[in-house]
Amino acid sequence: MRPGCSSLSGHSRGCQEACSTSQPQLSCLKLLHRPTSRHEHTFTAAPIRRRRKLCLAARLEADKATTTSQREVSTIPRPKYGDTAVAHPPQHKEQEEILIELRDVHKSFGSKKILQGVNITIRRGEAVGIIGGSGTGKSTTLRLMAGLLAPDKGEIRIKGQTRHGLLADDPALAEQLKLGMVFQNGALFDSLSVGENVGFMLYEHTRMSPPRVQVRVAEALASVGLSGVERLLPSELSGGMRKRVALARAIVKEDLHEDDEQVIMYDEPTAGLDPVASTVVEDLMRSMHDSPDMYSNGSAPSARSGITSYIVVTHQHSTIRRAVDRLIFLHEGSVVWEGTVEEFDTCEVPIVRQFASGSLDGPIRYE
Ligand SMILES: Nc1ncnc2c1ncn2[C@@H]1O[C@H](COP(=O)(O)OP(=O)(O)OP(=O)(O)O)[C@@H](O)[C@H]1O
Repeated sequence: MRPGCSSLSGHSRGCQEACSTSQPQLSCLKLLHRPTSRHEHTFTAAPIRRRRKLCLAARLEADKATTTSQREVSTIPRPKYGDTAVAHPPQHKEQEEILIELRDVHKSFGSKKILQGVNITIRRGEAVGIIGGSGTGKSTTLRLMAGLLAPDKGEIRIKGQTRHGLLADDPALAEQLKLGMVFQNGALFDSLSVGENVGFMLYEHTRMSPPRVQVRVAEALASVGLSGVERLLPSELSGGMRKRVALARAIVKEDLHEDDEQVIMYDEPTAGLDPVASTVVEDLMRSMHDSPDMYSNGSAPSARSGITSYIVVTHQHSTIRRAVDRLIFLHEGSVVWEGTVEEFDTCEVPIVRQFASGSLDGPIRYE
């Protein structure tokens, strides 16, 4: 965990950007969704909660010293699939259907221009895939959407309102649309148990009682088919199970209100998994989104996922087929193609054909 990124000290603007660009962590993104006042409340919670926080903080410090694994963050979204109108929204959809919009977004790292005028629209109910060659800025685009990075130029609009800077710079706007992210590698806090990993944000940044958090954690784990593993350490799980724990961490939350909406962003959620484990994760992504009641044990309505839309960066064809409806193709800093998965299979655009076939001949070049 980076200095200054501790939940006890809160997140500075610089911290968020640094965390998001190097070692994304569980605490970062979710914290962005909490108004400052709530953080302050957290720190005045009952002594038993403080003891638990201190215990977690100490263990995380030890974790920082002993692990180099990436941290993962959780958060976000809810709409319906299998509905053609939702899956392929017509051009004339009302403006209020737009949840996230990137307008002429530019982003450079030093002298390296990564994004040079990206325009993307994410609508309510969509499952969108971002594809493209390695290093074209897909993850960067995801982090810009999530508010973990700020654009150099251009505009990011959330439900029609411009977000200035990072997500944490605009807590009121952050409350309008919850954003969650699952980073690559399913990075978990190695020194914490599975239950503590999944419940981390609720323990650290809400006033929920520990027993209530445990209920939420159990529900989230049940929703990804991992009931009863709370006491295990991440090191005792397989890679696929760790990915599913990361998903559970992304979706665990406080009680939702009826009109709460969330958007979850997945960065390479099936990378490194065998085909069957990939299918499990892809179907989970889909079902958590499709189902108004997230938890498989059919618990109370307050436990529904609230996932409105999701965006997934992937190279995996299985993920494209099973978990995505619309694709966005990034190349050399901008969107060069958009279409449905069906169109992806049939269109003759050379760059799309090259990506689909894996051919060495075409516009995508590697030095
Ligand atoms: N924080 C950063 N500082 C400097 N360069 C960065 C940073 N983040 C990303 N980059 C660079 O920006 C470019 C795009 O990175 P990004 O991770 O967005 O690409 P990608 O399309 O997701 O790649 P891949 O498919 O290989 O994961 C890369 O050249 C990367 O080195």
